[in-house]
Amino acid sequence: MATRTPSKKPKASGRTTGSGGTTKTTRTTKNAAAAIEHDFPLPVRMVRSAWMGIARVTAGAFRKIGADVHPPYEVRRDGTGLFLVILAIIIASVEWWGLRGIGWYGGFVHSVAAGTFGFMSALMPPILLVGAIRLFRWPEDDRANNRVGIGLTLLTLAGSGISHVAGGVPGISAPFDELWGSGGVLGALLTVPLAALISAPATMAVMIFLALLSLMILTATPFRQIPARFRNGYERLMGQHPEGHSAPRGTELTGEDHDQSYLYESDVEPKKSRKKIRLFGKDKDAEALAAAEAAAEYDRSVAYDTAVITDDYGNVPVNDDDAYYTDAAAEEETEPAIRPGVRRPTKDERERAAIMDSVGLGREPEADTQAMSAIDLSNYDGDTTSSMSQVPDRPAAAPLPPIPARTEQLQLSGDVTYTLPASDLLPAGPPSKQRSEANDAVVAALTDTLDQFKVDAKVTGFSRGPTVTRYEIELASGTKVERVTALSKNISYAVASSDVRILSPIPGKSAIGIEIPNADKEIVVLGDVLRSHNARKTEHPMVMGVGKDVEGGFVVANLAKMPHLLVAGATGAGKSSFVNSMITSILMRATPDEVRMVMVDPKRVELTAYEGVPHLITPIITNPKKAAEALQWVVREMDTRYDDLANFGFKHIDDFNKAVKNGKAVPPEGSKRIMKPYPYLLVIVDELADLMMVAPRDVEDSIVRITQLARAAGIHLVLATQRPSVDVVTGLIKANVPSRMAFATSSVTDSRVVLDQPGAEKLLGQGDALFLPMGTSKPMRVQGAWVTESEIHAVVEHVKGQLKAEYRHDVAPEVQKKQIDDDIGDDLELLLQATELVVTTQFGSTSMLQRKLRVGFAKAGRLMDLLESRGVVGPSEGSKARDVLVKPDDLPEVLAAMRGDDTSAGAPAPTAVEAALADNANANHYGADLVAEDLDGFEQATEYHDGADDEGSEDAWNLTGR
Ligand SMILES: Nc1ncnc2c1ncn2[C@@H]1O[C@H](COP(=O)(O)OP(=O)(O)OP(=O)(O)O)[C@@H](O)[C@H]1O
Repeated sequence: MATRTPSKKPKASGRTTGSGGTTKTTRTTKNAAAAIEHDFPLPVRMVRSAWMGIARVTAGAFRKIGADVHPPYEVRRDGTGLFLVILAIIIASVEWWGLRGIGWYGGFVHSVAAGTFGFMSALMPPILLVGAIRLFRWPEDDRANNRVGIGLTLLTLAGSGISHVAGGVPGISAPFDELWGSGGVLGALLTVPLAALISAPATMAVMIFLALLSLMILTATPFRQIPARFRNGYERLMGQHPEGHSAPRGTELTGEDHDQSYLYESDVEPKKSRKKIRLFGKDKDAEALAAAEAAAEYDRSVAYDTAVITDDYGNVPVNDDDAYYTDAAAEEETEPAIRPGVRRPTKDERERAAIMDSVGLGREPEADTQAMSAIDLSNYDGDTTSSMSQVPDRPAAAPLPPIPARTEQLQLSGDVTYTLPASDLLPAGPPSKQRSEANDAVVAALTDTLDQFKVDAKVTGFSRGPTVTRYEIELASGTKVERVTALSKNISYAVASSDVRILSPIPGKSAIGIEIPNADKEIVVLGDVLRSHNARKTEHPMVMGVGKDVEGGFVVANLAKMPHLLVAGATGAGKSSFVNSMITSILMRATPDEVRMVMVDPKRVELTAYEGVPHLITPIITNPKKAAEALQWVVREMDTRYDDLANFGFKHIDDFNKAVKNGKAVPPEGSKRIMKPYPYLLVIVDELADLMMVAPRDVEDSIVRITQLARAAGIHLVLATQRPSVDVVTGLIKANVPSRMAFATSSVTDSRVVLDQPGAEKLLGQGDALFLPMGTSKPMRVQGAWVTESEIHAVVEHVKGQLKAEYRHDVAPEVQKKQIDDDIGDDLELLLQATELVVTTQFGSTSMLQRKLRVGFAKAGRLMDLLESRGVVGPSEGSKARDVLVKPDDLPEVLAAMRGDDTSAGAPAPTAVEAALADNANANHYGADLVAEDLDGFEQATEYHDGADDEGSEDAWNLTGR
C-alpha cells in the first residue's frame, strides 16, 4: 500500500463525490507544503527554483525516451531524480572516464565510491540511472518503485560481496587499497563475518544467490514463473511467439508471419493523448452533444453478452479471492487502491448463459466465477495510474494435460483404424494478460476525461480481452447516463483511438461499458481454444474453436446447433482465417465417419490446403456453376436422409445413428441394405457472392430448402461472403441462417445486413468479430482463433496419412460436353469472336454483339446464351448488360476450351469452363473407385436414388418410391 498522499491540481479536483475525501486531504497537504516553502529565505528559494528548473528539463528529456509518458504533476519527483543522475555522472567521470588523477576531485570521489562499493562502484552509474529513470517516468508507481529500489540495493550488496570474496576477503582493517580492489567497506562488512562462519566458497554461493534473487525482484519474476519466462524468451528469440516484439506499424502481413505482425499494430498512445487533453481539453459540449445521439442509438442496439463464456484458466487458484481481495472498509481509511476482485455472474448473465448453452456454446458452470473475474477499481479515486504490481498478472495457466489421442475403427470408410491428429500439432500461444500498463494508462485517461468534463462518475474496473478491454464506469446518483455517452468523441480523443464503443448499460450491470482497443493486442491461437475446458467437455465432432471473448474466456461453438452460419466481413477482416479455424477444428476432432464436408471455394486459393482430406466427399469445388449444382445435390441428400428418418421413425439423424449402432434400426426383411450411420455433412461456401452471381435463383432456392430442413438431417451450411449486400444475402437466406459471425464490415449498412444492427463497422479487423449465435439478440464480441498455414499443413498431412479421400461422383454431375459442342454447331468462330469481344471489353451486351459482329438479334441472343452456358457471362438481367465472369487474363484458356483443345499441359489456373471439365474428370475417377468398393453411408442414399431406375433393388418399404 502506498504511503504517500498525492495532492491534486486544483483544475483536476472538480469532483464532488466519490473522491471527495481524498481531494480534501490532498489540498490540505499542498497548502501546508506551500506555507513551509514560503518560510525559507530568498537565496534558498532561488537555489531550489534553479534546481527544480534543471530537474524539470532533465526529467522532460527522460520522459520523451521511447514511449512518451506524462506522470501527474503532483506526484513527480524530478528533484530526487536529478540528484541520482548527477551522482551517476560524478561516479562515471571517475570510474569510467579516468578523471581519477585530477586533483582532489578524482581522489575524493574514488575513495568514497570504491571505498564503499569496491569493484561494484563501476556498476553504480547504471544502477543510479535506473533509479532516476523510474522517478522521472513513473514516480506515481510506488509499489514498482519500491520493488526496483529493493532489487537494486540487493544487487549492489551482492555485487560488492561477490567482488570481495573474489578479492580474497580482505579484513575490514586491511589497507584501503586492498579494500578498493575488492568489495569495499560494504563488501567487507557483508562477507568477512560470513566467510569466517561458513567459509569463503559458501559465502560466494550465498552472494550469487542474492544476486539472482535481486534480478528476480527487479524483473518481478516469481519462482514458479522462471521456466515460463525462459521459455518465452527462447520462443521470442526463435520468433515463435512474437509478444513484445515490435515492427513498423501497418506492416503487411504475409504467410506465417501473420500471427506475429498482428501484435504490433497499435494506434493507441493513451498517455500522450492525456497531455493533449490537459492542454487543449476545452469543454466540447456542442460536439459531444452531437455525438450523443449517434452514441445513444448505437448503445441501444449494441450491447454485448459477456456472461456467456467461461474463462479457461482452470488453474486460477480458488483462493484468488482470499489472496487479492482486501476489505473495502479498511481501504477507505488508508489510501484507496486498485483491488482485483471476483465478480459473480448476475441473474441476467446466468440466463443468457443458459441460452448460449442451448446453442451449443461452451460453458462451464463451476468456472463461472473465474470467468467473471475482472479488475475491480471500485475504490480507485482517479488519482493516478496505479501500481501494476498491486495486481498480479493473470496466473499463468498451467498447461492442461494433452488431449489423449482418439483412435476409431471406421465403418463407413472400409474398416480402417483412424487416429485423430495429436493436439500438439497446434502449439500453445503466449500466456494472456489480465492487465497491462496500457490498461492503466487508459484508466487514467478516462478518469482524466471525466474530471475535465466534470462528470460525476468513476472507472470502477475493467475486463481485458485479447483485442479490446471493457472499462466499467459507474455513475454517482443523479448523474445522467447521457453525460458519459455524450463524451464518446472526447474519450476517443483521450485514448487516441477512433474505435471506442460504448455499451450502456453493460447487460446485467448498472454500469456503462467502454470498449477500447488494447494497445498491446494478443493473439488467440486455435490450439489453446481446442485444449480449453470448454472444448474438452464434449466430444461432439462438430464443435469448433471460435476464439476468445472480451473477458478473455475461450469461446467454442457447436456447428450442429447453430445450425447454419453466415460469416461476413470486408476483405482482410478475418473471414478466411475463421473458416480455416473451423475446418481445422473439425479435422482435429472428427473422423471422416463423423463429419463429411463439401467445400466451395470460388476464389480458388482459400481452401486448397484441404484438397484430398478424407472428410471431403467431392474435390473442392471452384466453379460457381458446379457449386450451384452441388447445393442441389445436398438438397437431394437431405431428402434421402429425411426419408430414412421418416421410414424408421426418428426425428433426428443422431437418434437414427444411435439406433443403427445399437442394431435397433434394421432394414425390412428382404432388403439387402447394410445399415450404416450417416455422418454430419458440413457444406462450406467461401464466397457466396460468386454463386449468387451465376445462378441466384437456384442457389437461393437450394439454400433456403437446406436451411429450412437440414438440421434434423445433420446437414449444416456455413456461408461466407465479403459482400454482405441484400442481393447476396437475400432476405430469404437471412431468415433461414440464424447464426451470424460478422467481421469488420466496410459500412454500417453491411453490418445491418449481417447482424440486423450496427456494430460490425466499428470492429478492428484481423479476427475481431461480433458473434450472434442462434437465439440471441445481442452479439458477443470475440477475437477469432488463429491457425497458421504450417499448422494447417501438419494437420492435413496427418489426416491424409490416415485415410485417402474417396470422392462421390454425383455431387456435381457431369457437364455434357458433347451436347455443348453440338450446341455451338457451325457458330464456333462467331462464338470465339463474341467471347473475345465480351471478355476484353468486360461488357456483356447483346446489342454490342449485333453491332460488332454484324449479326441479327436472334443470332446475337443465341451467342449470348452460349456464353452464359459456359460461364463467360452471368444470366440476363432484363435490359441491363450481363455481368462478365471471365477476366481478360483467362481468355486464352476459355477460348481453348471452346475449341476443344487440351489445355491441361502447362496451362495456368483453369478457367471456369476448364475447371468444370477437370472436376468432372475427377468425379468420374473417384466414382469408379466407389462402385468397386463397399458402400458407404452416402451410397445408401445413392441406392435409394438409383432405386427408381433399378426396380430390382427397390426396397418394398421405401415409401418414397425411390
Ligand atoms: N483471428 C486472427 N488473429 C490474428 N490475425 C488475424 C486473424 N484473422 C485474420 N487475421 C489477419 O488478417 C489478415 C486477413 O485475414 P483473412 O485473409 O482471413 O481475411 P478475409 O476476410 O478472409 O479476407 P479476404 O476476403 O480477402 O480473403 C490475415 O492475413 C491475418 O494477418
